[in-house]
Amino acid sequence: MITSRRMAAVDRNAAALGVPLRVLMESSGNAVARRVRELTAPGDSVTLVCGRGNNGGDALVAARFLDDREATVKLLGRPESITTEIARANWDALKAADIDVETVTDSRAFDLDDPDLVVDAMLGTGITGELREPEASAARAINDSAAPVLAVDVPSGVDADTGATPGGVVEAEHVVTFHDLKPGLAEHADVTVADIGIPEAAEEVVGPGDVAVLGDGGSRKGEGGRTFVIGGGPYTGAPALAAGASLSAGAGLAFVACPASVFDPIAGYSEDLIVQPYGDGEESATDHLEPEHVPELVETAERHDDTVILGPGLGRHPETEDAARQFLAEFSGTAVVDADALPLVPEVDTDATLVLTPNRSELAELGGPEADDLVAHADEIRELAADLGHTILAKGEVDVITDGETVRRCRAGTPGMTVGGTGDTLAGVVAALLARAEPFEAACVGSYVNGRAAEMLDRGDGLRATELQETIPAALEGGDDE
Ligand SMILES: NC(=O)C1=CN([C@@H]2O[C@H](COP(=O)(O)OP(=O)(O)OC[C@H]3O[C@@H](n4cnc5c(N)ncnc54)[C@H](O)[C@@H]3O)[C@@H](O)[C@H]2O)[C@H](O)CC1
Ligand SMILES: [K+]
Repeated sequence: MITSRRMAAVDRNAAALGVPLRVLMESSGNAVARRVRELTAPGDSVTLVCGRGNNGGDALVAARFLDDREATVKLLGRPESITTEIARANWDALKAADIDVETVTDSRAFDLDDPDLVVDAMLGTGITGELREPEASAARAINDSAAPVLAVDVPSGVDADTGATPGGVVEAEHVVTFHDLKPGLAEHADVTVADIGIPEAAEEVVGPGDVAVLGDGGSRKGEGGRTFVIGGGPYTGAPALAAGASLSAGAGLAFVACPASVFDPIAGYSEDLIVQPYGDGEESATDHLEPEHVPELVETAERHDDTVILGPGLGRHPETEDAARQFLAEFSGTAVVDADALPLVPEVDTDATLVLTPNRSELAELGGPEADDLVAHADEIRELAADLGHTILAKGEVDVITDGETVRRCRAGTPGMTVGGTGDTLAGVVAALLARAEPFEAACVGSYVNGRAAEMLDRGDGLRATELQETIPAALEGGDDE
C-alpha cells in the first residue's frame, strides 16, 4: 500500500536513478493496454476518456498499443490545456501517428456511443476535491452508459489516499493501478497492480524525492523548532557543531547546555549559539554533567518543546553516565542520542521518542551487530530498533535507517566524511528535521542531507565538519539533485 505523498517521493527517486516519469508512463500505458486486451476481443470498440494530466497521459500511451481494437481517444478539453509535458508529448505522438483523436470542449455534447469498454483516464492521484466540469458531466455519462469501465490508476473522483468521493465517482468494474495498491482502493473488487519498472532502490535508498516531499505531510514547515544540545565537557567542538548544523537545517534557535568550565570556548565558537552553563555557582566551576543538573535540563527542554541532542562531547565520567541515564528516565520529549550517551539507552526505561545515531562501534555497544557492512546486517539492526522501541540511524559507508519495521539505506556522502565532527553535524540536522517530520523520516532525510552537503563541498580528503554547515541549506533545498 502506498500513499500519494510516498509515491511522489519514489517517482522522483526513480528519476534520479535514471528512470524518469516519461519512461514510467510508457509502462503504465502499456499495462493499461494489456488489461484492455484481456477485457475485450480483437475488433471490439474501446473509448478512452482522457483528462489533461498524467492520468490522461497513461491512456494516450495505451492507445498506441491498441491497433487491433477500435480505439477512440476523447480528450476532455483543448490540447493546449494539457497540464504536463509528458502527457502533451504523448498527445503529439498520437497525432503524429495518425491515430484518431477527438477533443471534447463542450461537456454537454459529450457522447459515449456504445463501446464494448470505456477506459476512465480523467483523473488519478492529482485530483483535489469534488469532480469539476467537464469531468463531472463526463463521469455521469460514463455511469449512465451500459459499457463496462476500466479505471486507470483509480476511478476518477476518488481520493487515492482516503477513498473519499465527495462529488461523485466513476463506477468502474475494473481498475489497473501502478506500482502498489493505493489505500483508497482497498474496498474495490477488481484491482490489477501493474509493475511499471520503478526500481526497488527508489523505495529503499533515500534520495532527492524523500527530501522533496518533506513538510508535505501537514507538518510544521517554516516554523523552525528549537534545538537543545546537552553536551560538552571533555570536548567542546562536538556540541557546537551539532547546534550549528541544526541552525543550518532550519532550527530557529540552538541552545547548548554545558558545564560551566567550558562555557568560554563553546560560546566563543559562534555568535549564533545560545550557551547555557550549568554548575557555575559552585566553588569551582563544574567540568562535567552530574545528576544534580538534570532536573533543570529536563524542565527547560520540556517547557519549550525543544528537540534535545544528548551526547556530543559529553564524555564518560561515571557521574555523567548517571546523569544521562536520569535524563533519559525523566524526559518525555523528542531527542537525538549520540556518542557517549548511546550505550546507556538500553539500560533505561524512557517515555521519550529517540533517534539513535550510532557509528559502528557504538552500534555494537548498543547490542547491535559488529559489522563493517551495515547493509548486510540490516535485519539485525531493525530487530534492535524494534527491541529498543526507537529509530536507529546506523552510520557507515552506507547508512542504515530503521524504525524497527521499515529499513532504508542512504549512500549519500564522500570518503572525506570519516573526518571528526560529521556525526555531530548529522545529529544537528536530524534534530532540526524532527521539528517537521516523524522520527524515521527525519533520520532518513537527515542522513541524506548531511551526505549531500559533503558531496556539494567537493573537498576530497580535506573536508572539515564546520564547512558542512554552509552546504546543508542547499542540500536541504534539493537544488543540485544528483
Ligand atoms: N506516479 C507514478 O509513478 C506515475 C503516475 N502516472 C499517472 O499520473 C497520474 C497522476 O497525474 P497528475 O498529472 O499528477 O494528476 P491527474 O492526471 O490525476 O490530474 C491532474 C489534473 O486534474 C485537474 N484537477 C484536479 N482536481 C480536479 C477536479 N476535482 N476536477 C477536475 N479536474 C481536476 C488538475 O488541474 C490537473 O489538470 C497517476 O494517477 C497515474 O495515472 C504516470 O503514469 C506515470 C507513473
Ligand atoms: K482514472
